[in-house]
Amino acid sequence: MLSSLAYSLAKSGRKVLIFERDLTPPDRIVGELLQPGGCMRLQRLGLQHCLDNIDSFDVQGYRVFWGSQSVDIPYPERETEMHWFEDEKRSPERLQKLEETNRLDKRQEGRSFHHGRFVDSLRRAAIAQDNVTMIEGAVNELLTCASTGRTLGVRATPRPGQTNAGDKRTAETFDYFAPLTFIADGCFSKFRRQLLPEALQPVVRSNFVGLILEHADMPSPGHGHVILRKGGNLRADERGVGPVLVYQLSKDETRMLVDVPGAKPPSMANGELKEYLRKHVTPSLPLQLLPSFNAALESQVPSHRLRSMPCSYLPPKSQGTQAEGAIIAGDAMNMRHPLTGGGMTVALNDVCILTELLGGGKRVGEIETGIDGLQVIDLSEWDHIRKALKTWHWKRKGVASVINVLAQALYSLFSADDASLEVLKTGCFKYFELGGERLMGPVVLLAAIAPSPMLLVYHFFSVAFYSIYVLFTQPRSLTKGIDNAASISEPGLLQYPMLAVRSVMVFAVACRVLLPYMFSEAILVYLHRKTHDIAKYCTNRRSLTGSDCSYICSK
Ligand SMILES: Cc1cc2nc3c(=O)[nH]c(=O)nc-3n(C[C@H](O)[C@H](O)[C@H](O)COP(=O)(O)OP(=O)(O)OC[C@H]3O[C@@H](n4cnc5c(N)ncnc54)[C@H](O)[C@@H]3O)c2cc1C
Repeated sequence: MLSSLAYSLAKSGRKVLIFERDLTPPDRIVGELLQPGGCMRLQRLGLQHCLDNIDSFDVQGYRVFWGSQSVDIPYPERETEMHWFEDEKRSPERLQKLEETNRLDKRQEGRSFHHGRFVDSLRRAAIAQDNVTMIEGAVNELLTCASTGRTLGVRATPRPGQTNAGDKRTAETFDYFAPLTFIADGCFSKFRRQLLPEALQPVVRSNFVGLILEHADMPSPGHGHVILRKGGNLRADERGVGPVLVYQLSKDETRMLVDVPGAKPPSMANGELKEYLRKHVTPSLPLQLLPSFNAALESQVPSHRLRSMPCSYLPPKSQGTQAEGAIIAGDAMNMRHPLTGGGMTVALNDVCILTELLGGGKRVGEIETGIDGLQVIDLSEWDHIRKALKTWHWKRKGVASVINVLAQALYSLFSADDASLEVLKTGCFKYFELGGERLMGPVVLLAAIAPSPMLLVYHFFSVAFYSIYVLFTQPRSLTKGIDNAASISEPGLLQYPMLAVRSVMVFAVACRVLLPYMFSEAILVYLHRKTHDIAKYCTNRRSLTGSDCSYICSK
């Protein structure tokens, strides 16, 4: 996130100093698939060239596998983007450009790549700006004013030979001062507690274990594969695996991420993890993937070793009142389950909004910066920043909260560990099978093409009701998983009261899955505010033009 923010702030006229602990391209199992909504954000920032020459791979959608069945979920046509920029100024040039792109290429695309190559490309774009200085070194602490508590800058240890500027405190440590400090130090943030003392701790529900498959025979090339566990409930002593993601990183290499429920995965050192994967992943995998999966488990290539990362949820927190002089962003401030690959899209969306609100007045890509168009914000005036932060907090929700809630709710369904969730998982799969709007609605949310909290709520509860319908009409497919359905008889009349009780439980579980996240993301407050804003906008617009504004009202 930091490089894209440094780039856009610099383009808008700010002078930026950026610290990065290690400037070698990171070798991690995170951030390898950028949703179409993220690609659009990159384009808005003028950074789309960072996806070129990194051996990235076009992603045209998903295929969800469940037992012997699968359903394709293609990304929608490009026109959908027209309705996307809900909160933003839609300039005639942008609409014209979109129309031109539509004529050339009809379908939205995401991109997958080696995370390190993409990050390196973003860093190079940032460093190429005259007013960006990038220093390789670790930030050790924040410098604060003793009387006001305001953050004044950072104390950092540059790698030897990096700089000879600054106040020398010890042999290698320097103090750096700035009117405004951004902290985006990732999921294991060291400064989160200090800047957001009231924020909740991240909750880890599972870990993703990453493998690299070489020359994998992909069942649906150009698509992300989501593989759901076969069968119904597990025994209490059986841990099982959650969903498995598979997507190509380049022509030869394919990433597999296996979700292992629980706060800690089995030990890698004593070989438990390998055995665990062999036992639990093999039965769910499409046969085509088995040879490359087995080879990956035995791979001796150091960069292909098994690795794991926690999948955390951290709701966002409004800023501006607690700590002055600093802004915390990226995973350090807000995280969601990586199942839907939405983290970088949220980060890029944040960069767009922050650039617009805090920018130095020059246009960046397609973004006009400064609160009122080209008005420059004085970064040393905290009152201005506080207002901008409040706006950011609410404005980002349209995208961030939808992605966050969707990721958490889908994860609950796809990792179903009780009978009611299993019913919802089946219902969800069958809902996708219906196609049309039932497929396009969820995918525009997932791809962050048309994120809308109302659309999310609508499709989530549609899935819940459809699951109940399936429970009554096709109970075979729900009792023991789709592949064992034939062995179960249809319910007799006497079983209907039982099904009615189960359907109430299913609905209650659906509410339990969605509502806590809706509350922690304050989506209802957001919707209330938005309705208020739209009503105000409509009234103003009517009085100005006398025309109807059905497009905006219909949002
Ligand atoms: C398993 C997994 C898979 C994921 N897959 C996807 C995906 O496919 N698509 C997607 O969009 N998102 C994905 N995400 C989420 C995505 O990786 C994050 O949302 C994104 O990387 C957040 O960016 P960030 O800049 O906040 O943090 P990071 O990318 O973690 O960057 C933080 C940077 O800060 C530096 N740093 C930390 N501390 C210091 C310090 N003290 N001094 C100097 N530098 C420091 C680090 O070196 C690092 O470079 C995934 C997450 C996980 C856990």
